[in-house]
Amino acid sequence: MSSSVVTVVAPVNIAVIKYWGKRDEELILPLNDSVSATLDTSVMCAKTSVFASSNITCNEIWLNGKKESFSNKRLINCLDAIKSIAAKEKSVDDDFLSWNVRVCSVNNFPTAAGLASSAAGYACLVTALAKLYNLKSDVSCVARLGSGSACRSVYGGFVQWHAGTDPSGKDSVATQIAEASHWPEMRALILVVGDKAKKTSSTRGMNITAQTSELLKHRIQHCVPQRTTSIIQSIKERNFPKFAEITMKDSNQFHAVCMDSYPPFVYLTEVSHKIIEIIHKYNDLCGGIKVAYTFDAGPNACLYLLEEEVPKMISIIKHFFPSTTPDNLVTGLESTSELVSSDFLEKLAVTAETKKDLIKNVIYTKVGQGPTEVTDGSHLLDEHGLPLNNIE
Ligand SMILES: Nc1ncnc2c1ncn2[C@@H]1O[C@H](COP(=O)(O)OP(=O)(O)OP(=O)(O)O)[C@@H](O)[C@H]1O
Ligand SMILES: C[C@@](O)(CCOP(=O)(O)OP(=O)(O)O)CC(=O)O
Repeated sequence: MSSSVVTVVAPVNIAVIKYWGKRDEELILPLNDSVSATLDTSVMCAKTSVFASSNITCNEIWLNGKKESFSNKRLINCLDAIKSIAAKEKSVDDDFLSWNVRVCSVNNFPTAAGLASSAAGYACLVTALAKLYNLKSDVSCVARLGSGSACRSVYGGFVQWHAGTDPSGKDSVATQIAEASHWPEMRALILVVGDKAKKTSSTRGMNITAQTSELLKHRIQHCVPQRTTSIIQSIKERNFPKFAEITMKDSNQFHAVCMDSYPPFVYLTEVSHKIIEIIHKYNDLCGGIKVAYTFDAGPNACLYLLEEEVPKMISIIKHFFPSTTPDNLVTGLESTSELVSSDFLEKLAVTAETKKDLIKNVIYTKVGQGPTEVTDGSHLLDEHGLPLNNIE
């Protein structure tokens, strides 16, 4: 006896108020609220197929074309939590609950490189399993068990993850602030500076920070609560300068708490710092905030900006970070004309890099929907639950 294959695509999300530090490592409960925008799955996504059968002898997973061990505790916690909700809701019969599962997932962007692959990956897995087991409940708290930031990828648009206070984690859930269509001009440019796995994982980094940083205590008590309220208001009012200023300040403070940790660790590189310098000078020359940067646990920048600024920003990036293949630098955008005058570029007073390809790729995207089920039959597992397409 077998189920049919269920396939889901899920988005990444990039936080504007950062989650950094846990109050419970096992249940993945954060020390502070966080806020993010969910990005369009037509550009960056995880895709996951799941299948259950009485004929499978143990749970199996293939990730990005390779078989991986299912002994990963976070993976097991997610599957167990889904099964326990299914048992409570009586959404499937006991036989079905006793079957093992096969999972096959791919990300269409680098994994474990600070591009929120775990957020998209676990939101995708949990949504696919919730459909397989016919669940009705909110699953953001299950996605959270895979990776904290994954709970925000369960919703589209602008999302808040409430830290909650209950030790069980029942109030540590994500809710939508506004749908993607609420602010249709909002865009994101992801500047890929490095696509290699990072030295200090988010999980380890936030553990060191939570144990040692004095600045983190100040951040949690005196900065994040006010910033969260203000940024939610800026989203509701579509007030870009306010949204952008809070976003940049919060990114800077997150990287400051990494430096305030003992031992300290850094995610930003010289290229990241140069991007920061360019954005500040650009905003100054424009006479108002037009672009915001934010950096997660890696050197890659996510720029939030309104659609009208995109061609100018891309010209600027191409000017200061020369590429050996400038026509192929940007993914997701047809073409851009050089809209920035040489006079303007000179006034920015930034030295252009001579070394090429310091920015490897620019991903152009926008705010998008939450996870969706794939209905065109493009599954990653066949009808027996075996991986399709040359998977080892
Ligand atoms: N599609 C997926 N399905 C299931 N698990 C995934 C998937 N993609 C990534 N993961 C899990 O997430 C891990 C990577 O998480 P990690 O937090 O190190 O990187 P990241 O999410 O890319 O970066 P960051 O969270 O700092 O933005 C992988 O090793 C894997 O265990
Ligand atoms: C810097 C961040 O991207 C940290 C993300 O951390 P993770 O969600 O990857 O950490 P774990 O809960 O330990 O899996 C900020 C954010 O997304 O809010």
